[in-house]
Amino acid sequence: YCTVPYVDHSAFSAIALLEDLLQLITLSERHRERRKSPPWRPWEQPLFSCWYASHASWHLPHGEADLKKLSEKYGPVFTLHLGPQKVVVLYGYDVVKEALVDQGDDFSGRGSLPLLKKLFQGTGIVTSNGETWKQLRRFTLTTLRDFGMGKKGIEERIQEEAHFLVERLKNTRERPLNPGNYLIHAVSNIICSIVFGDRFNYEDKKFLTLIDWIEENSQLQTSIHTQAYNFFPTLMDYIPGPHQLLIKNFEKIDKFTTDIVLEHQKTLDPTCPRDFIDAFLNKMEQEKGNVDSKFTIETLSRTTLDLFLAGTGTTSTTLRFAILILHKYPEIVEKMQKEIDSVIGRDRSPRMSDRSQMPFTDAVIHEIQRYIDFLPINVPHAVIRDTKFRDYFIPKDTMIFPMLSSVLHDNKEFPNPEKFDPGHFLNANGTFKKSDYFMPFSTGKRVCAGEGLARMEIFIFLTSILQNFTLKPTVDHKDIDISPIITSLANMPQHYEVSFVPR
Ligand code: HEM
Repeated sequence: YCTVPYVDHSAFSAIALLEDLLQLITLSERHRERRKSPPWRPWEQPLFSCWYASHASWHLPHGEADLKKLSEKYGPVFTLHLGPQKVVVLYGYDVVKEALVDQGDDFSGRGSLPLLKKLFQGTGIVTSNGETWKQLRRFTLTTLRDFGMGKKGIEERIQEEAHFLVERLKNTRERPLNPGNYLIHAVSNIICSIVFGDRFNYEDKKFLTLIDWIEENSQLQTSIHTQAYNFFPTLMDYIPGPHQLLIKNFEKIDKFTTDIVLEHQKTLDPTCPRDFIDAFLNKMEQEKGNVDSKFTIETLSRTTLDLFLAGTGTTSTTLRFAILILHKYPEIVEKMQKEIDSVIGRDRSPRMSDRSQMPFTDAVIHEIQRYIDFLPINVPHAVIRDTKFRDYFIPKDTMIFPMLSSVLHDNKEFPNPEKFDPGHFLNANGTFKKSDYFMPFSTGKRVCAGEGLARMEIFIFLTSILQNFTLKPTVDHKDIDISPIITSLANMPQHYEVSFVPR
């Protein structure tokens, strides 16, 4: 085993490896069978394809491992086996709300998929549990709010970045391009300003390399190797492949943020905190004598990394999807532009207070987030104690998938849910229709800590783009495929190119 790169010897366990091998044999058998059925596509063997589903331990026949079908058969609460681990799936608005809101405390734990565990190590805000999570979450929410209302408000920072983005798109001179990197650079700079104290220039080599790693990782997460990691972590640690590159890239991103933390430590002026990192360093100092304090350099580095990653990939992918969807529907873009022209005009930057007067644009943005269903299984949760839920007993630490997908695609709340239709969020008289089922940021105690920021970014970036450009496709509108590419955790947009034609 020593010859295989990236081997972590301490993680080696003969039993775990044997288990992995047995699982692999089962998986390959199942894949062989699936290949016989015609509509098989490589990315359609996500997480679920090799799961044994059980409700009172029943094993399901092959080909039925589709969660919607399983919920129809077994009801809204059922158990799956993810490798040796049991997962309770919550399917539908009622059970998701009951668990995350009504029994919010019981379900507030973070479940850990092997890949998430390997990468995030459970020490930052996203993957931690217990007292560490409570302290980090409280501090993060307060500090994000403080910096949002600081001397340069977040809204103003986003407007400024949107201006840079528009200038950059103008310079493309209508050349067809994949806007992915442009959007990541702009979005990432917002969270960089909050966490690191400054934005990066779009030509900055260090920044470009960093974004390349993030971008490469978002591609690598679609690979079957990466998905297999969640089933056979021990085995996959020994096998070369794209997942190893993903792990290596992640370590480089981690080093990048840790170096910035160390630099801040050297240059800190406690009387004048520049950003999130400085505020955290001050908090560490305040809590020095407190043995229960969870504010350490390690939790700081990891929380910084979490905010940077959570704040970059999610929002930029949503915007990339938005441009993909909008350039398929020119009539929708036209209607949005009419609203933009009448409420904002062409000469000033969009701001959040415009949104309430722009019901159609607001509905389109909601529909984009509903339709793309970015994190279909949510980020896994766990129960923090033995829990009674409806008629079921769920033992402490059981992993929970509160399926956001089942809420966002509920066919009573959103008739014809697989269709992109802004009418899902419009009343008959054209006013905006609110829905409790709009849950792309989840709900309850672990609801996305960056929801407000993300919504502000999506609105301002998107309206700024449409205020300045019309989107010209490179293929016929009807050939533009807006269906998501499914990966283990996130739905990703298809590759596309588009021209930004100045208005
Ligand atoms: C469109 C953009 C975004 C979407 C769809 C999204 C969605 C989510 C979801 C579904 C969760 C898991 C909630 C749960 O466990 O129940 C989450 C957690 C989180 N998000 Fe976001 N997010 C977005 C943008 C952001 C941004 C911009 C930030 C930056 C501050 C951010 C920071 C976080 C953090 C720190 C958590 C972990 C919260 C915790 O575990 O307590 N997110 N997000």
